[in-house]
Amino acid sequence: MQAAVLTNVTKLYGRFAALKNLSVTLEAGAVYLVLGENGAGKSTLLRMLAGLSLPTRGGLTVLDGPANKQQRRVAYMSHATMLYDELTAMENLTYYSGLRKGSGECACSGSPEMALRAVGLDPHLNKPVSQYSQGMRQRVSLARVLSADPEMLLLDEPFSNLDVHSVAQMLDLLKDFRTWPLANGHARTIVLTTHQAELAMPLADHVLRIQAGEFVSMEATQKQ
Ligand SMILES: Nc1ncnc2c1ncn2[C@@H]1O[C@H](COP(=O)(O)OP(=O)(O)OP(=O)(O)O)[C@@H](O)[C@H]1O
Repeated sequence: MQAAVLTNVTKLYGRFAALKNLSVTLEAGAVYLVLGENGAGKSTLLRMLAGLSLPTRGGLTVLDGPANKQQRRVAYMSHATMLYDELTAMENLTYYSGLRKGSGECACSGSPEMALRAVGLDPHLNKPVSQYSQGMRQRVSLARVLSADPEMLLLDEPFSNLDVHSVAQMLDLLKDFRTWPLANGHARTIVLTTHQAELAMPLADHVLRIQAGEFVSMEATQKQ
């Protein structure tokens, strides 16, 4: 099964092409590291896979369907942590999990409490996230996407603001995440971007390089 298929995808912002005729296939169950310089189009690609932005031209399927219809199977962690400052970590996660349940489409096996413990945070910490350090907010944000129990996890710069020890913990957690069984029996896919490629390399199965919106290469990492 394919996690995503892009066929000649172009994304225009006005007359500016953030992605140009990009054709790539992402296999289900693999970890893809997307590399490219600032402005290469990495976030644009992730936002499309998340169904938050549509291609201007070209074909895109995610988990064998239209990207904007797969949002309950896909979780996206952007640069911005997307947390409500005045709520605690647990309240934030409970709120988001309520939104998913409200849609009647929740397939989550992870609870907010389990997700917070998994990222090394105390679910009972009675402090609004505005008082958390940037690194802690990043963990809450990761817990938020993990508790959605996604088949495809999209992480945009997940290591920014984390110290080396926290990065190692996050990598271990993502390695575990790959093995968590899904109710539909499918394998989980991770797509992540980072400017710290050396940190993510041990987790990655494939490296996709893009430059100025164009495909450069797709290579399997050494461990394959
Ligand atoms: N909403 C938008 N409107 C106009 N231009 C945009 C918009 N979003 C992105 N761009 C432009 O598209 C290009 C690709 O942006 P994108 O954020 O995808 O790059 P990136 O590879 O993620 O960069 P970075 O590593 O700096 O985050 C950039 O030149 C950016 O300025």
